[in-house]
Amino acid sequence: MLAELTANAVADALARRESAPFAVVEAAALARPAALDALEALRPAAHVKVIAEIKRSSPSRGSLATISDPAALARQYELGGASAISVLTEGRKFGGSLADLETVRAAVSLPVLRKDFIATPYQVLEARAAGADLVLLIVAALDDPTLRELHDLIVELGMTPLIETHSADELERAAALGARLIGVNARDLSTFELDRDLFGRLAPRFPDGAIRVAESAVLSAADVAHYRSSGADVVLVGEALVTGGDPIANLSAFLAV
Ligand SMILES: O=P(O)(O)OC[C@@H](O)[C@@H](O)c1c[nH]c2ccccc12
Repeated sequence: MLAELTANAVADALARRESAPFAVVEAAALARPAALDALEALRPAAHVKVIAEIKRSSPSRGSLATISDPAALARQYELGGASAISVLTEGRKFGGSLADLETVRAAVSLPVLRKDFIATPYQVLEARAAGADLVLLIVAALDDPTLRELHDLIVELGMTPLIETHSADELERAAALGARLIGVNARDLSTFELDRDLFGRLAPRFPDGAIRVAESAVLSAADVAHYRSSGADVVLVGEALVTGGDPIANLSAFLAV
């Protein structure tokens, strides 16, 4: 499934390239004001930090929420105390778009993450052109030379890579990049199975100084507490915030952990 999601995302980017050629998107990327400092925003603190996600649907959970006004939701996340906002830009299975990212960028002053299946430099340029400050790279979807190339391009453009892992081996590959911001996704993107304890098992293996992000499967404040006590500096929350009623109240409960 991960290979298919990635192949589709690359095909969709190739189609966009017909009307927005590489050089045009590159120029737009370079014309953007400097990216926000996400490492500063997500720096480990006495309290857990939250990356709040704008997510309409997913292949594993189906349709979650309509979200007709992503800017309004992003503003609520900001008011509720999120430290960064993740915007799913994958269209086929997650119902997102680069337009969502651009809208959210204009609505808040928090760092914004492009959450997608990135496998080409063009997609990284698109992210910056739309105003992204962070870009997700999924280790399981990329070979080492591609991972290195995309990581370095993200850094060169002044953005922060969030390197997603799902095993000790992938964590080592992330460490070898010199990654400063590393996530562990509780969900296996090939089988969609959840392992809520994976983060806790991998946390001791993070490289020194890296910010530790626990991704997925936070449904309650108790789940946040579980990740926090296993060593998470940051939790990335989607479903619970888009389906759980008042996002501001939910965020406050998560941040009170
Ligand atoms: O909705 P959840 O279980 O809170 O998960 C959010 C986020 O971790 C999840 O959307 C995610 C993590 N890594 C990804 C990679 C691609 C797409 C989606 C994801």
